[in-house]
Amino acid sequence: MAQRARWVIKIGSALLTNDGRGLDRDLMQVWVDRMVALRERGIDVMVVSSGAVAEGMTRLGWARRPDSVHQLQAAAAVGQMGLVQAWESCFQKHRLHTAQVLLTHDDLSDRKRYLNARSTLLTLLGFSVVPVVNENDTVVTDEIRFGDNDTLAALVANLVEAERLVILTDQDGLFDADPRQNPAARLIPSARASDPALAAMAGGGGSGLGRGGMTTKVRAAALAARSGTMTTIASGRRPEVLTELVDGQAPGTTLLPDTSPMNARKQWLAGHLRMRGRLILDDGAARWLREAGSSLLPVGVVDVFGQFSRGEMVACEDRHGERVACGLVNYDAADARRLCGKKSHQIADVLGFMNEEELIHRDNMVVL
Ligand SMILES: Nc1ncnc2c1ncn2[C@@H]1O[C@H](COP(=O)(O)OP(=O)(O)O)[C@@H](O)[C@H]1O
Ligand SMILES: N[C@@H](CCC(=O)OP(=O)(O)O)C(=O)O
Repeated sequence: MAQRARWVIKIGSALLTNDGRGLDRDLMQVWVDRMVALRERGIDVMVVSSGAVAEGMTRLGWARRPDSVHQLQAAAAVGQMGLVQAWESCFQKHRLHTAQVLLTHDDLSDRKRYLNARSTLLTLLGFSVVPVVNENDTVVTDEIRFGDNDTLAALVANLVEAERLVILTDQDGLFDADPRQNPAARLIPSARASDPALAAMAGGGGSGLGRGGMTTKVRAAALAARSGTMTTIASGRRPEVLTELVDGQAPGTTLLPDTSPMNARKQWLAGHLRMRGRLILDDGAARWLREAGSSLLPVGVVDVFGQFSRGEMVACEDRHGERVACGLVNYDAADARRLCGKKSHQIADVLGFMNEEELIHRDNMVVL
């Protein structure tokens, strides 16, 4: 079966909450209808939804965004309820479920939690569920002050190697100056995400409800480019924006990566030189890895050396000590030892739990 493409779609606060007047459910339904159409065309979608603070303020009857971090966190906790209810009921019209995923930047910088988040998101997509991601505002402080869902969306795009990150906002895209300040500003149709000139154009803050402005969007595009993801910044008020994108048109601003998603991943893995352990493969597994680039299953492993944790880099060697591949391992050294030679369906019986059926997934592996 052909692998489905993945798009991460980030929607900002001002857009989602009708400039702070409450969730714009009609517009949300328009996006959801278009997202469902993308799914039918072979693209899995993940939503990164801001708006918890803005919606919480509306529910609590606050006219002005508070400065106190704890009040912001309280507003976010109240507003998050409205956000997920609204997304769920829009997708329900298409008989699709959503899942609330609250992440912090720390979750994605810790290798083990990174793999856990990745597995959960991919498992949800496998069940045709649409993840709705937001920052876990209750436990973070800096992010809520600076508002950084653009960065979070880029990290999610890295996590699942998304083909595309779509940042929907209240402007038509990135202009060469802030169009709120300068009506003569011109739209930038496309650029390299790595172009240093973009930061200067993006200067200035956000709309007042959203926090990041264009600066965090441009930074997010550069971050997303690390996994080969292309970013589009476009207006969410353009009802057909997602359809136009999938049809190959280019509304808004397209920020291009320098490399493809798969190459980017392999480069990233190849840069991790510190091997924490070695897995010795039987002849069949060594051949499958070399010839087909397959995932490594426990049944093909005859011995395990070294001390490593889940998510660390290990080398795969054949029986003659020749290195075949390296990759991020799904089980720690003690568990990997217990799994040697076992079939994947036996993993839960042997360990009492199962993370993944592979010891190393092919997406997390470089064949040498
Ligand atoms: N060069 C620029 N091009 C477009 N918008 C800009 C630019 N510089 C600053 N902005 C401002 O960024 C705002 C969008 O950012 P923000 O309010 O954080 O949106 P969101 O809530 O969608 O993340 C726009 O309303 C605009 O005023
Ligand atoms: N987690 C916060 C995100 C704030 C934020 O980044 O806003 P935005 O700049 O509109 O994407 C919220 O839901 O309110």
